[in-house]
Amino acid sequence: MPDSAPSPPRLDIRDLHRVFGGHAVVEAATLSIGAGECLCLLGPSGCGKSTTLRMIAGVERPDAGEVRLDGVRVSAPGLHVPPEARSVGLMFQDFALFPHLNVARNVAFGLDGPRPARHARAMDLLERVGMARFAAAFPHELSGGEQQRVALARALAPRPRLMLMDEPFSGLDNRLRDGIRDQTLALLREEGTAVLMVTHEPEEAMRMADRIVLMRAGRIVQTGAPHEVYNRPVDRAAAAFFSDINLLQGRVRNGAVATPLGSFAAPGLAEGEAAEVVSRPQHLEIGGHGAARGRVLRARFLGRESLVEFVLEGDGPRLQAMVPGMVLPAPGEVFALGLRPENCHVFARTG
Ligand SMILES: Nc1ncnc2c1ncn2[C@@H]1O[C@H](COP(=O)(O)OP(=O)(O)OP(=O)(O)O)[C@@H](O)[C@H]1O
Repeated sequence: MPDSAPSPPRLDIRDLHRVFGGHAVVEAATLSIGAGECLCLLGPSGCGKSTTLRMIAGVERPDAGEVRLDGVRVSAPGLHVPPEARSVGLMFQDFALFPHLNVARNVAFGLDGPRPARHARAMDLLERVGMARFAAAFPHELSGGEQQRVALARALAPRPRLMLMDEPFSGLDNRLRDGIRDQTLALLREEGTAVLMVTHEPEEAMRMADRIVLMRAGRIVQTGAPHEVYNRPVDRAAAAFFSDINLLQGRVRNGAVATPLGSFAAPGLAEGEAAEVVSRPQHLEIGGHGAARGRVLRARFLGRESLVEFVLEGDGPRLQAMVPGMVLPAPGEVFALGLRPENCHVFARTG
């Protein structure tokens, strides 16, 4: 192979299918991850994320499709490389350290080679997760966050090509979680490990992922960098998965949908088609030269921000605005409301 030939992706899955009890829980899943890249599989509970991960790990057999690691097939019709031969690290919420082994031995457990080398690798990783001083401790003597850091060191010790993580931080409290997430990501990058992480929390995916793969009802509906998936949702449900949304409805006339907040271009929609204009609460503009007037129904102070609920005058739809925390209008106050076209997404009406 010439030197310039691009190396294959670390992980490449093509058209993976899995059926349980006659019901397809994963359909045509296709994605790839490069070395050092972190990809988050994001979607609501039951959409097939864990099943996808388990097929990649090799603990679940696909009904159809292929899994390749560094270009080598590990799963295909008639081929099943067992999980332990895939060089894949696993981290789950219930990561279960071995209770009868101390921290250093837990981390060294899966390593081959002479004992001093195994111990050195274990200590190096414990150092890097800030847990070296606990090397002789037993798991029950550690807090949840400390155990999670040991679990990370253990998963990374054999230098897996790919790390598969299923909601690995959901057992930790919020403040601890942010720090451990960042530390985990930094360490995975240092090691050049590709990461596939399953989560149902958009904020976690945005924080961790280089790319997000959004799944719904067994299918991948959108893949892209966090800002792309957030700012250019493929449909209303994809938009609504990341935040509350405001919805304005109308029909397409001359290529646009007229709403109380202005007219919005509807490319790709047919003349006369029922359409909906989707936007996020932080993009509803209050005051100024807004096109419509809204009466405050209620306002809730949330700390950094406040959420203000309006009803458009003339018995129009209800709309939400997310505004800086200090702004807290009183119920009954009336404001001009505006919405910029660049902050809106126009789709054919659903449901
Ligand atoms: N071994 C199994 N036998 C039968 N059905 C299963 C099995 N494993 C998963 N399922 C079903 O497949 C669907 C997808 O499950 P999966 O665990 O992949 O979803 P998920 O997106 O990871 O959800 P969660 O976030 O709740 O873990 C669910 O309806 C689940 O009940």
